[in-house]
Amino acid sequence: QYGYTLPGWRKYNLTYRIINYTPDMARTAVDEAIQEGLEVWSKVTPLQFTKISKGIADIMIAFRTRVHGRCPRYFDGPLGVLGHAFPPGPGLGGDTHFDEDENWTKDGAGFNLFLVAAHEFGHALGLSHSSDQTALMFPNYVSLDPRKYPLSQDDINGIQSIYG
Ligand SMILES: O=C1CC=C(NS(=O)(=O)c2ccc(-c3ccccc3)cc2)CC1=O
Ligand SMILES: [Ca+2]
Ligand SMILES: [Zn+2]
Repeated sequence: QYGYTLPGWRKYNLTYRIINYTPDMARTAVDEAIQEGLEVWSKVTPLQFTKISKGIADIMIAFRTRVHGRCPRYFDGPLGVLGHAFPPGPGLGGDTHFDEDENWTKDGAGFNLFLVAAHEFGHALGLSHSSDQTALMFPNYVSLDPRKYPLSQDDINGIQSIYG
């Protein structure tokens, strides 16, 4: 290594922790949506995700509103921005926040947590936005059928260029 920084994580086994839960959904439904959102990416890379329930995880997940904690990005109330995630790195790197002012669901109503989570985790793994409108990393929320395979070839090319 010549000290250059890879755009992604330097390890394949990442930990995640769900700090708090949205009241919009059952806890088990939140756990499932998050786990599936991560599986979308681990299915096409050597990445493994391990859920921990205390301490500091690589990917700290929380539902927050407006100005929150020491996070440099803020939420904007209902609609607008739905979530944000920080690119790989120490501390805030990889952390993913969802805007609690949205109506989070596991089906087609409100905003589908699994879909938004899969998109945000793309950022947490080092991906930026895609111009391919069928891509999960497309900048605008499209309520894809969450059970269809949400990754487009563009997403797969992107993630495999980092962790392939
Ligand atoms: O870095 C940013 C800045 C703004 C964002 N806008 S968003 O939170 O409203 C958002 C937009 C699209 C998606 C999405 C796109 C494709 C499929 C599923 C979700 C998720 C969140 C999302 C984001 O990750
Ligand atoms: Ca919002
Ligand atoms: Zn935040």
